[in-house]
Amino acid sequence: MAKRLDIENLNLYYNKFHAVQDVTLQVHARSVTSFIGPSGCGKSTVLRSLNRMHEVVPGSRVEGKVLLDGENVYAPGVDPVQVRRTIGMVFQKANPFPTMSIKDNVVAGLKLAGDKDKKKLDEITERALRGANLWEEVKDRLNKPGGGLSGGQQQRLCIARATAVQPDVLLMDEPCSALDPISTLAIEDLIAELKKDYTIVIVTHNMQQAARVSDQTAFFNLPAVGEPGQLVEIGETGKIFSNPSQKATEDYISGRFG
Ligand SMILES: Nc1ncnc2c1ncn2[C@@H]1O[C@H](COP(=O)(O)OP(=O)(O)OP(=O)(O)O)[C@@H](O)[C@H]1O
Repeated sequence: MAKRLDIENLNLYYNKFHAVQDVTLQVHARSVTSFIGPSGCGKSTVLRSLNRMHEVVPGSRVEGKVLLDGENVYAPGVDPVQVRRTIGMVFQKANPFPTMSIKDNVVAGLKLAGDKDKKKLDEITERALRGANLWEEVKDRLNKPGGGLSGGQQQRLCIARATAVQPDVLLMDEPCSALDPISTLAIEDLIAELKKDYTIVIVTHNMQQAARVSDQTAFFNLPAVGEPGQLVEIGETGKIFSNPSQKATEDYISGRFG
């Protein structure tokens, strides 16, 4: 269940390109942390490094530590597949398996891990879909393809798929950017409910969204073109938006750049 993350001196590279420099921050258990900042400052790169997705890019490199309740996910011998199961991810564009049924989408991760118990899979399907506020809308068509749902429903299906394996942390990379305002609000409401059980980190371009959903906000910036992105400051969301410590944060949230 929900665990804390301690990110220590994280440096991230794509081949020789130093994308993110020396990030140290804490993500509290059962809370929502937003990453905000201008395009290219490394928000998604940091997010993907938290569950070892950064290293799937050929030539990429990670220095530093990501501690999940004190255990470094980059320690020798740690299985990245297990890390990704423990730290789940929801992407910008809903990506259900389009021809697979709604139910099979939800339990895809469990089936992949060899789970075959139909009763258990049915129970998990219902629990995950209820948890994603989707059950009532799909309970009569669980065997229909996931690709037949609306964009907002597909994103909630992806959240159900991510939670079905009971991760400790949920990473969300701009989960609402492809959605209409009503679907966006549905996801935001869902995030507020999910944080009772999960530790959530969300990348968002929408500052109102960061202000609405998150407990703490981290502002990243690029000191200059070609230089690595840096964490400028992290703090309680109300403070970051009303009284940030750094001028760059104030300039960004007041719309002076970015
Ligand atoms: N697969 C990749 N290969 C090489 N460079 C990459 C790759 N992905 C990202 N980058 C570079 O790393 C830097 C950080 O990118 P990243 O996508 O993390 O930024 P971001 O803050 O999430 O941006 P945005 O808000 O536009 O999504 C950018 O300079 C980007 O061009």
